[in-house]
Amino acid sequence: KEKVEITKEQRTLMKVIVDAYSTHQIPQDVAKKLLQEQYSADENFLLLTEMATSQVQVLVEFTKNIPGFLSLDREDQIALLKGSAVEAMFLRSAQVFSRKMPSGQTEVLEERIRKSGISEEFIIPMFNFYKSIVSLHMVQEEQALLTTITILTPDRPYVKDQQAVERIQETMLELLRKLCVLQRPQEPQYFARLLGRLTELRTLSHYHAEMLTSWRTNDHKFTPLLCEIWDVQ
Ligand SMILES: COc1ccc(-c2nc3ccccc3n2[C@H](C(=O)NC2CCCCC2)C2CCCCC2)c(OC)c1
Repeated sequence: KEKVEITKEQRTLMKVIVDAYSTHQIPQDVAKKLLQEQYSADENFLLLTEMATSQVQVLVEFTKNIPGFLSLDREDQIALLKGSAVEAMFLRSAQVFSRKMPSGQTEVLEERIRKSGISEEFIIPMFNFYKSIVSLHMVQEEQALLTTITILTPDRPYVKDQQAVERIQETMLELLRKLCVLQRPQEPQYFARLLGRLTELRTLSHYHAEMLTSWRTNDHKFTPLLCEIWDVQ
């Protein structure tokens, strides 16, 4: 039986990442807003672009706290952020969706999202992903590390020094692996299941631009930051 233990430096690394992840949350909780009232497809599109814009800003702040990230080549830092922003946004949405809510509220939220203005064909893959995240019942350490591992994906477009990114990602993967073994001794495959979600996440993110352009609204307006980060307009 493998004797797994977290080293002192791994504990420090984890604290830095979890603190940064919980500090850099979305200011205005979108779930609360959506549960308050029903919005039109136009209002929902505006809400999405506002939430996504602030989430990108939050993502940049969070990434600056990942030990080693700021010592990467500057252009590679940008390439990693640009390459992971959509996946990080869907991961965050899934985590918002999987939050414990008073009974019945999750169904209301699900209904509001289904009727939000997003075109039918994307509802199934999106909720399949959300439900697969819900079923993992991740703790916040796992959520923070999974987002960190997503950001530190070496094979994003335009990354020059992939080895440097791989080295930091491997540190995070090893920490997450140990956490999973300690957290779920009865589920030896849990770590592999977590990483499997990142594959689903990448597939969902391929639909992203189409999900936006097919939104039932007359005016698909994006902020300058979103035009930078998303492949739209
Ligand atoms: C590109 O297409 C879509 C479709 C749906 C979503 C989505 N899934 C959600 C699950 C739980 C709660 C909110 C959710 N959202 C939108 C939103 O505001 N997402 C935020 C983005 C930044 C990080 C926090 C969540 C809602 C959907 C309902 C209409 C208003 C926007 C989405 O979030 C990427 C993207």
